[in-house]
Amino acid sequence: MPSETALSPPSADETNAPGDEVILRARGVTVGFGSTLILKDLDLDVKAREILGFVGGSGTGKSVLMRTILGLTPKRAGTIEVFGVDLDKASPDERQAVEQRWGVLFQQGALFSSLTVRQNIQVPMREHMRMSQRLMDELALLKLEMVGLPRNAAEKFPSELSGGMIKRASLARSLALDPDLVFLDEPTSGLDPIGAAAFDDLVRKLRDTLGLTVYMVTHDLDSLHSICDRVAVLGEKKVLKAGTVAELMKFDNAWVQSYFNGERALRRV
Ligand SMILES: Nc1ncnc2c1ncn2[C@@H]1O[C@H](COP(=O)(O)OP(=O)(O)OP(=O)(O)O)[C@@H](O)[C@H]1O
Repeated sequence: MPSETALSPPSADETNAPGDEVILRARGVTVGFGSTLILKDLDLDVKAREILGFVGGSGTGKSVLMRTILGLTPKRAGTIEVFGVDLDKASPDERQAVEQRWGVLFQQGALFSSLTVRQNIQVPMREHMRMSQRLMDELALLKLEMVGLPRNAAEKFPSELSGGMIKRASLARSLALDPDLVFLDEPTSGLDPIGAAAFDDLVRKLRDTLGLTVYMVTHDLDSLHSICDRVAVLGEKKVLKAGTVAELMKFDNAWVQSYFNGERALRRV
């Protein structure tokens, strides 16, 4: 199990507590493929420094929404504002400035298999910054330390890492440009419960220490209960409800009820 020396002990810094400022605002977002609509008139707010869990049945469009926000999937209608910038109206420079302030951990990690961990972490640095190799090497080691990976992981290839280490290396890459907002697509899937809990702990520490805002697509009930400030539920092509887990547990919707109060949820207790 990798150590997490750099960020401990966790400090719940008041200044990094979730605020009310909305840093991602989606309104009326509609996305479809051919004749099939996946998202219709979807609204969502993500608040500064919160850990927002994003849940929904399989195939409801969680990844599609994340890809749409990132500009990788086109939408048919609606607006998406990030850091106050309407991404459809942004100039290329404005868009680039927004992209430098977010980091992404895709499902399965999506590291380049032909690059070492160090080189993977440096991909966003090369894309967006002009830095000397020496500085990039120092920064890559710093990011590794932040996610609790040993220095010797830097020269390893993804195929030489465990599942948990791949997630951490991917997280390190998503932190390469010191983002304010990170998107995590099912970060704990495939990890055993102890590895998943350690990863959750790390995400919370990063939020507390760096003041990150975290948008996390997840199926992991433990993550929702242990680290998410709010949870948004996707269903019927839109966000059905966003609120605390306690609020959702009282929300009168069949899927939400079976998810939060069903047999699997009760097994947690
Ligand atoms: N490029 C695409 N072309 C056509 N259909 C697509 C495309 N991308 C996604 N879809 C469809 O959109 C729907 C939503 O997919 P998405 O991957 O967002 O689901 P999800 O909620 O993330 O599911 P899971 O929890 O299983 O990962 C699915 O029916 C999928 O087949």
